[in-house]
Amino acid sequence: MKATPSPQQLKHEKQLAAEAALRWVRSGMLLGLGSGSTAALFISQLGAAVRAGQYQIQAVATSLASEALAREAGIPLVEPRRGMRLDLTVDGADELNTELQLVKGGGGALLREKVLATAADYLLILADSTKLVPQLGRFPLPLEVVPFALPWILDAVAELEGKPVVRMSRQQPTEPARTDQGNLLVDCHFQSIPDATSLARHLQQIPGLVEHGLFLGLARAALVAQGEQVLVYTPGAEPQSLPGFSAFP
Ligand SMILES: O=C(CO)[C@H](O)[C@H](O)COP(=O)(O)O
Repeated sequence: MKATPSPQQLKHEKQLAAEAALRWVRSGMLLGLGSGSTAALFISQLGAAVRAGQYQIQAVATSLASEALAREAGIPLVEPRRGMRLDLTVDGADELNTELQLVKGGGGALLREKVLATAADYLLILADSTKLVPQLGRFPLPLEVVPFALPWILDAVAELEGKPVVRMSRQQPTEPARTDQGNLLVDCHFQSIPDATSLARHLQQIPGLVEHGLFLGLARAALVAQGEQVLVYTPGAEPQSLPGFSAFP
């Protein structure tokens, strides 16, 4: 059995993936900035490169937390506007498979993450070695839900056989967690998701469910760090080592 990487090894892998992602960035790009610890490492490296004059870029962030990080890092931010297309969104994931189907939302930012994943011509995912799984579902699937609809959504998820748990706030453990939009989060324990497309279709039909954390057909590439190596996964292809990869945006 493969040994579980230590927290230091995981941080190192995230750092390697974040560093590698800079190869996808070009001056003049409008970028989407993801959320979570891996995306935060990317934001700080991108900020350093921007401050060093290496790139002139603009960005939109997927969460208030990432917006604050980007501002601190010196990355120019713009507001969403009509007709806006992003050249590249760089984000983390809670789980991914080799088809680049993703589970996201462990940090609660899934709604804006999906908006910026969909608005981008190229979604690049950064992952440490623990995130790549043979089948999705070990990580509980997050949902963002309108508070009024919560009881019916819990019933509907239970019918789909995903044990629903309302996420609680880390700061105030007796209060439910709130998203940047003021909505609630429900984590659904499916254990395994053999057919993500069918599950997504069912979830989309539940009224009051604002967004689910299945990201299907959106990622163009994933950088998965394993030890000292970074492998580039693209849907339906064998992984390639980074030095040989040429299909940048
Ligand atoms: O979806 C997300 C936040 O909503 C993150 O991308 C996901 O939780 C991964 O986080 P980390 O990079 O900290 O492991």
